[in-house]
Amino acid sequence: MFKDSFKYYKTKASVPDLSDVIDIYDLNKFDYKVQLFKKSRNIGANNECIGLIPFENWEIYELKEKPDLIYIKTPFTSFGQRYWTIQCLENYTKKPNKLNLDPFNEIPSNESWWEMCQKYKNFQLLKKLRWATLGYHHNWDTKVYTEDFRNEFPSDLGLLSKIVAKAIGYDYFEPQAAIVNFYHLDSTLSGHTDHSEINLEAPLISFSFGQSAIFLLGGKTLEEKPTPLLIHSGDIIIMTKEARLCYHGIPRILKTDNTPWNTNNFSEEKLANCGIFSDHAIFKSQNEELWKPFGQYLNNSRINMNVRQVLPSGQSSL
Ligand SMILES: O=C(O)CCC(=O)C(=O)O
Ligand SMILES: [Fe+2]
Repeated sequence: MFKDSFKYYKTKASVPDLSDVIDIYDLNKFDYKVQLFKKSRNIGANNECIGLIPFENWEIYELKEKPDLIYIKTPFTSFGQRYWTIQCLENYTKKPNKLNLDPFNEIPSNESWWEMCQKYKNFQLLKKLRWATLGYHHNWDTKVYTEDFRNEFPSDLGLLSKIVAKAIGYDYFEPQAAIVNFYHLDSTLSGHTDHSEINLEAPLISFSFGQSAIFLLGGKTLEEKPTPLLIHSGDIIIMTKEARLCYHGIPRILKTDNTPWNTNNFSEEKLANCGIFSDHAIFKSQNEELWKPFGQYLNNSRINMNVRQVLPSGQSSL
């Protein structure tokens, strides 16, 4: 059943009917499937300085059929969307983080992927990047985390993830591994479960920027028919409890006219001196030209960061 749905949305031969795809921006139509998540808590953090709107304005939902899937409707400011996009493209792709490109040896040790793409206008290399791993590296072949491949987890993404976890009741979430996925308009991610983490009670928090995607959430086996959801730029999906071990995948990226990363441009000026923005040249100088290559990337791509706790609470290594 999962594979049939996946194929249906993936096919380019015909335009799939999207009327069953739950769109959180069209709640009137989907209120029979989605309800407010009532257990959220204001944790009183200075959200703006980490790229989030004030907590009072967050809209947090759960699926009626699968209440362990939590959906936060775009809590990011446009500045925030820009910041996390820049981090994913320019910083998280630097060494020592691992990239799918590593075995090709195309990036000299004194350069980074983003620099190479920009300096030499290397669009082939730009399209070739599919993932980067942060913190504990997830070995895709063996599906195990090992202490040998562990980098420091980025402190900004750690803070963001803890704020989100706390807001839905997970006070002790420890971000220890993340996968940053880079999708183009023809990319897909097949159905899978994320079960390599020792700690499967901790939530898996997933942030998306850029083009939209159809996300399929299935059951614990591939026999169950999945629920399709539309994910927009800035949305957060959190897989908790039962949903944490369910099959999911991305059969299709959808081009969108909704570009929230452009809404205010650099009008959120007062933020340029606070928190994560304060020592970032792009925000300091408020130079639209510097943002341009990142915006161009987002126009045809989707970036997804998904953050996991690997270890049992209180344990510091494998
Ligand atoms: O891109 C997404 O939204 C999902 C990514 C995912 O499931 C994964 O990396 O395990
Ligand atoms: Fe996944």
